[in-house]
Amino acid sequence: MTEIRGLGYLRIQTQDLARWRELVVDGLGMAVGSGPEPDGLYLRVDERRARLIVLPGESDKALAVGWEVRDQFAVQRVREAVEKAGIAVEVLSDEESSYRDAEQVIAFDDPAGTHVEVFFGPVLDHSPVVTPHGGHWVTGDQGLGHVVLPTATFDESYAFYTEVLGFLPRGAIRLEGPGPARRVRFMGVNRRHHSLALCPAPPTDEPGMVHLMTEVDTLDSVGQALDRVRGLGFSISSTLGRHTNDKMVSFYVRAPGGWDLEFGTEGMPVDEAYYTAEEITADSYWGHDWSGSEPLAAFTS
Ligand SMILES: Cc1ccc(O)c(O)c1CC[C@@H]1C(=O)CC[C@]2(C)C(=O)CC[C@@H]12
Ligand SMILES: [Fe+2]
Repeated sequence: MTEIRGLGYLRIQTQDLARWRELVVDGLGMAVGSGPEPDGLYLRVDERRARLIVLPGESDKALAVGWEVRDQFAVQRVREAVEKAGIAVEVLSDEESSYRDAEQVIAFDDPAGTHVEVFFGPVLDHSPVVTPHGGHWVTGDQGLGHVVLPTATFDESYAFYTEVLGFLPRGAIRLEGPGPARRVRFMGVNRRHHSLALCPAPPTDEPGMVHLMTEVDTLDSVGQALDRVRGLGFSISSTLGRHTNDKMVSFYVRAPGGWDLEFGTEGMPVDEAYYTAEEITADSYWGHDWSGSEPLAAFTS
């Protein structure tokens, strides 16, 4: 069984912080939180001080995917497993951990070069979460949501997440195209159907992202956010639809930097006691029209 309890946080860098703010605050309706970088944008959706951290910089990139574990002993076990797999682990100082609003953080790169952080002891903010449009996020024991990461070294990445970090396979979908079958593979660590998916992609200089999904508690919140992001002039990568595996009703909106934010509701919790990994043959029961999507940066650079 895995030590990882859920997706804790995502920290990214952007050249266009103002537009990011419009997307996630004015559009999706996340609350503005606080954090150590005075120019940073810290987004709150629950009792954590920040779940999505957007920092200004000279390029657009994913700085770190933060995975949460139970306690300091679990951090230590993850460290040993990753080092045993031949990957160097950095144990962050107290100061560096505080910067990440956690008691202890370790950091390493996955086989595709994505910067991974594993932490315990997130710092809480007990003040009410006042979201600008009244949205309520589904987090708690399901974590922040899910990330889909591109990887040019698919088999190595999948083996790392499942066999070293202990993510549970939660099914797959075949991608169209000639040659040997290529699949997007989904993985879970809690009742959320997937906290992580890996997508085959060409190699890039910097680690990329395919999407971050966050979930709210009503369909009206999703529909209202869709209206707002369209009104703000953001490009809709995929129309509203319902996925066949996690049953989520969602849309995808293009963020500055060339990847998507998926925004959904009605995700179906998995009962691990009875679950078996399945291969879906359609991504959705209805909707999710990707035909208007601009190419992902991860597939073009
Ligand atoms: C198929 C599916 C189920 C649940 C999800 O949360 C979810 O994001 C997906 C889509 C996965 C995948 C993707 O993210 C990148 C674009 C992809 C490859 C497609 O064009 C179809 C499937 C998509
Ligand atoms: Fe997704």
